Amino acid sequence: MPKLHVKVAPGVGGKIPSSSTDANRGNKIQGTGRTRSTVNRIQMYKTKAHKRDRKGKIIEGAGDLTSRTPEVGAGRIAPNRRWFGNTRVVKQQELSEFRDAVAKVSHDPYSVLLKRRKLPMGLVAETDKNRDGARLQLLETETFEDTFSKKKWRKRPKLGNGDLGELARTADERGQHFETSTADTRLKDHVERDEDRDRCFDKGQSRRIWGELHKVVDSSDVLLQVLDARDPAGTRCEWLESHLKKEAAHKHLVFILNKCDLVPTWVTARWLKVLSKDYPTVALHASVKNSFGKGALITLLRQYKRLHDDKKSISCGLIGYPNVGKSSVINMLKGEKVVNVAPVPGETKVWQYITLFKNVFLVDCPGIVHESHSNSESDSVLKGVVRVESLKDTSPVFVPAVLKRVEDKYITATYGIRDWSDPDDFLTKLAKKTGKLLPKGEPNHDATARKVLHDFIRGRLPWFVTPPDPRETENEEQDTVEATVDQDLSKLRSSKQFDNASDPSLAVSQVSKSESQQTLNPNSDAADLEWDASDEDDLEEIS
Ligand SMILES: Nc1nc2c(ncn2[C@@H]2O[C@H](COP(=O)(O)OP(=O)(O)OP(=O)(O)O)[C@@H](O)[C@H]2O)c(=O)[nH]1
Repeated sequence: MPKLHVKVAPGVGGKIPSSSTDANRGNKIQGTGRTRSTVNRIQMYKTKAHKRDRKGKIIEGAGDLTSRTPEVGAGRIAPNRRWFGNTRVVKQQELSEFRDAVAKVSHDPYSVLLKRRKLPMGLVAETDKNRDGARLQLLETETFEDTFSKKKWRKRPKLGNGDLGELARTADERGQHFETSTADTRLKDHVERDEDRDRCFDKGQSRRIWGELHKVVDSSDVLLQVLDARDPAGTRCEWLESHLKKEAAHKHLVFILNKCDLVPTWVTARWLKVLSKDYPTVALHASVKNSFGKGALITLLRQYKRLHDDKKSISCGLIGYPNVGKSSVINMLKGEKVVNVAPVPGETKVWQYITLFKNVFLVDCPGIVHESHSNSESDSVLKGVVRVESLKDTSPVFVPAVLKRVEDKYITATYGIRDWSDPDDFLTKLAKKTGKLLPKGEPNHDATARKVLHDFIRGRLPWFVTPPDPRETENEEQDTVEATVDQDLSKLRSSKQFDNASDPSLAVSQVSKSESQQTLNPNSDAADLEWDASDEDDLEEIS
């Protein structure tokens, strides 16, 4: 039988000590993993702060409590992370995996992060702060060893400023930068910059309107940004989107592509594809009697309510450019006229609350235009931001812009005139045809131009901004919907055809479900099933 050689650690009497807290066990014996210094430290913590005799009387230590007893040695208490509340130690790798996972989810418009308060979101947000330069990016510029280990070489923290004078200068510069970037001063600069510009072109930019917008944003859980299907990119407020991402990431943003009855099917379908990459998008024709997309929108709102089950009710704010149809969307959802609608911008003056269901409220907002949009005068008029009646002069720029956007064949189809040489000739011919004449039979160019502008804004003259081709950016398969490129625009105004105008399924994409995530799907049947029984009336109304 082979002899067993046992290597004995230097212990008392040459034996292997049995206790793992015996300092004589030597370094890292037989898988215990405790070094001599660790064992010594643990035993140090065992030293009690004070000793008591059999009767419980303190006889050693705690000199402050019993001044008559001698102070012998100081007791130590082992540190415990439970002192700091509900904490957990995570490794660097775990943290970066968590950051990546949460960043991925929070950038996906179809995933909703629930129970944010239970997740250490600060750890994710920290990276963004770093990016802004608000914090020093220590670990991005130096290695962990150089920064924190025992071998760290840097003795003083990097303050970014050498002396007090430099600090004061930096603070001054930052203060000036802040002032110039606030909305009020931007508006002031804007007016000062362009004093000749008529004030009517600054509609939707006043402090009062922006105050109303912030009230709506603050009080809403879901924000419905209404876009005009004829020019979605031109009526989109990107500033507000980035503001929401930064300041209120927990609020949900949804695009509503309204007035899709005024554009061909393929245009709606393409815009849906383009916009739904950024946010859930629903195509809509906001009309009380003859609507399109109402069911999809209501289902989506229900899903948001389900996500916020902890709340009694949710509020959905309607925001967007003036005259895009925010109030019309509310009337459509309610199925009756509850708020004023007008074919002129600025009809909604203040925010207003409307009850959609007992636990879903709608908030109407006046139309807003962000100063960064830098609309030219003709842009403002053609987007319907400015009331045509308030224009001092109509013909010089606006009518040529209309003639540029609308194809000749549609102008001929609408007005029955053809072969005009220039905008003036066009106005003369139209004035004669419609009987808009001044004394002595002179054609009234001003009145005719106003009529053309009204027709353009209200959708009588068909036009749209061509959407970007999704195939240009990503090699997508041939889309069958696009075979209808040459569809006759005039036919599309009949609502029957527009029942197929857009495929609401384009407005969603599937994502995997997990504990803290849920999928949004406007067409989800499950959402209907889980809806309150008390809402059955609404269901009937939708069907
Ligand atoms: N063809 C068509 N017209 C629409 C649609 N939705 C709204 N409109 C018209 O657009 C005009 C403006 O609608 P409003 O609902 O008052 O627009 P708003 O965004 O509330 O306007 P502000 O009060 O300026 O903010 C009205 O004449 C509506 O009839 C739509 O889906 N199709």
